[in-house]
Amino acid sequence: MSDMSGTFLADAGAQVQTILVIDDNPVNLGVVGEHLEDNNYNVTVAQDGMEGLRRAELGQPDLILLDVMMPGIDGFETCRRLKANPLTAEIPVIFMTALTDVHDKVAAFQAGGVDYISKPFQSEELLARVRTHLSLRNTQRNLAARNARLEMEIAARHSAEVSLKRTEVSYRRLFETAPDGLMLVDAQTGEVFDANPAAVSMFSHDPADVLGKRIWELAGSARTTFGEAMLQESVRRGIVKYDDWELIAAGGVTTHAEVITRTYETDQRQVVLFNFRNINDRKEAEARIRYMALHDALTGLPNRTLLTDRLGQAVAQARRSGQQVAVMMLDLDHFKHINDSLGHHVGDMLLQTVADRLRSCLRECDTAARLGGDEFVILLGDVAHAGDVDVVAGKVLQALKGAFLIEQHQLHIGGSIGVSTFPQDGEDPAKLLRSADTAMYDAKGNGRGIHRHFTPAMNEATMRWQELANDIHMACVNGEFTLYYQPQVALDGYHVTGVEALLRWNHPVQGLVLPSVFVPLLEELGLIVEVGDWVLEQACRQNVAWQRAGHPPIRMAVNLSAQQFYRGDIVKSVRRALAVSGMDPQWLELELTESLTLDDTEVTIQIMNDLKALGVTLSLDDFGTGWSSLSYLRRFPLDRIKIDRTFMSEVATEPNAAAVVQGILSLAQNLGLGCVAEGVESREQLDYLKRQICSEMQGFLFSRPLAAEDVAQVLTHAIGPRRIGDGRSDRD
Ligand SMILES: Nc1nc2c(ncn2[C@@H]2O[C@H](COP(=O)(O)O[C@H]3[C@@H](O)[C@H](n4cnc5c(=O)[nH]c(N)nc54)O[C@@H]3COP(=O)(O)O)[C@@H](O)[C@H]2O)c(=O)[nH]1
Repeated sequence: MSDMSGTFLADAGAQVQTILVIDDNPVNLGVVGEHLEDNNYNVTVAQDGMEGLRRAELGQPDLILLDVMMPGIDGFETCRRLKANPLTAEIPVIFMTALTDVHDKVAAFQAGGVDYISKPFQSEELLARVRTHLSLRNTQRNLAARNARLEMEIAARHSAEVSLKRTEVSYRRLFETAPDGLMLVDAQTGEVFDANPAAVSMFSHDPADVLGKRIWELAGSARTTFGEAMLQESVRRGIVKYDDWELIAAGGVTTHAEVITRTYETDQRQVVLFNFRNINDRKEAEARIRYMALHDALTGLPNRTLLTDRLGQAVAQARRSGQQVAVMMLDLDHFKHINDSLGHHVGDMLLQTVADRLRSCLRECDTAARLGGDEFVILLGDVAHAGDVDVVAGKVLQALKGAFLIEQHQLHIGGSIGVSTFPQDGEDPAKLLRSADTAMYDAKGNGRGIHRHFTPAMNEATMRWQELANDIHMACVNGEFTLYYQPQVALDGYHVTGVEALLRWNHPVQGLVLPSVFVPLLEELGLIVEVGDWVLEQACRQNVAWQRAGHPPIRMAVNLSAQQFYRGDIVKSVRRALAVSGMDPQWLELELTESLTLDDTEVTIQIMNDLKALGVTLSLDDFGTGWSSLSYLRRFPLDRIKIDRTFMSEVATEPNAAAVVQGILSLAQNLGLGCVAEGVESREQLDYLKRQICSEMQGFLFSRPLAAEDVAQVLTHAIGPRRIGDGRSDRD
């Protein structure tokens, strides 16, 4: 014992219990404390009630031995206060009393004591009572702890049940509202015993049509059949995925579904969960992508890929049936002009309308495809007679002849068609397309607006064309171009009023090549603007040279191609040619072909006005061959028209041609336009013209196109019909 108010340090074993002894008598404290410590109890002491209360609250002893008679608050009051304090209420209190009055003992119990020991102590009695109450206290504690545990367990179980119920509700809600169709099927019987609304809607409006049915009975309304064997397969493999089931609900609504089946065990049975995922959007996107991959976006026609595929199939079929397949390659004439002058928007609309017209010419089994630009292909699958192809080609060309009305523009195009036939012109799609392409170029080179069947000889022409294409690049570099000049003569007196500059190519091997061969090539290769600028400059320089040599000034007519007009900056080119040559603009005449001016637009008129503002004159070439000549004459700021030589060739023999020429001449006169008759070759034609009101003519009767140095001779003297072939002409 360290001091009277301290702690008796007893055996510090793990199970040692603590007893608080409250007594004002130090002797009692010492005796009781020593006795208890000897019996392995921890002992704390307090010498009055108040101190005892503090120690009890702080130390939480297992038992309190409390003297009754103490100064300050007595034992009864101390006990009452201990019981009133929740922190100390459960600590058993044994009174130590010398009192023998039974009332005091009753008072002790009433105050909350559990027992009493009479003084003087019998040590065995003290220990027996202490042990008994400690054991009771332990039992009480254990019971309390067990009760608390039980209560906690009950509470935990209750909350688990609640949360299980909540989870079930949540799962049900998830099941009901899942966007995927979910269906529970008995693995043994195939019976559908549960299905969410999404699953039901894939088969029917009414759940009764689904629940209780066998899964394969439902599958009867799906295009994909699901049988008993498949159910067993799903059970055997656990998880099975089906990529695309086509389900048809009542009312015919089709759902494409990706289906996953999962098999699992429940308490009562083996269940197959069917998960139907609606993949309609994905299927639509796939279909759209497939369509886009196989069709031309602008016209909706099959593209090259689809055409090649269909052509391959048609060839395979024809090989079996012994029939023919025809491929028509169609290229639009003048499309580039329209695209350049009116813009891509109008060009696109024109191509769409062409596609519509092609569709209207063909049977269901035929294919019209667009390869790109203005290139179309028509595939005739089963051709019984060779003549059928000509009929279709004629129909297509006829359909393209009618005017196209696109955004207030009346447009005229035509087409050139090349035809190849399986098996004679090619055994496979690639060869057939190549042959048709070759034939199409032949059609273009032979006047356009026609169709040509492929012949092996065309390959040679194509090869020549290829060679020329290679050579013409060198021609630009090596300066192999030259100009010839064909005089234009006044009918009155036969003096030369002007010359038309005509381009020639001095090919190093082939000699002089005519423009009808290479100008389309220059246009095709995009070189015409560059070469045209050279022609303009050269023609102007030559005109100035003749004048400087003392010849009277004459008109210099220069041909312009559509590409020069629309793609290049023709106004700038003309201004430059005039500037570098020093030529007076009044002597320069620009010849526009009627096909060039078919784009009757503000753009065309503006360019013409800008050219006129430079001081040059404008003439309309090949007049009478176009589509709307009269409207051109009214709207365009022209100075002259040139009557196409096709009319002149027939004027002496064909009354109709003579009437047309007469009409054109009086029209020109009424509009105040000059007139040149082209292609005058015979005296009959000349005599006819003399009877008309035509002022000038041009043709082989007077002169072929001449080299520049030979023109000088005819400039000083009037030339007449007798001079045919005089001088060094382009045909020499
Ligand atoms: N863009 C450019 N085009 C040009 C240029 N140079 C010529 N051309 C065009 O090429 C086409 C063919 O021209 P060409 O072979 O020179 O033929 C011209 C004459 O030789 C021919 N002609 C003249 N008189 C007669 C005749 O009595 N009979 C007959 N059969 N042919 C004759 O006509 C051509 C001139 O015609 P045109 O131009 O319509 O006045 C031709 O379309 C040229 O335009 C060039 O530099 N740029």
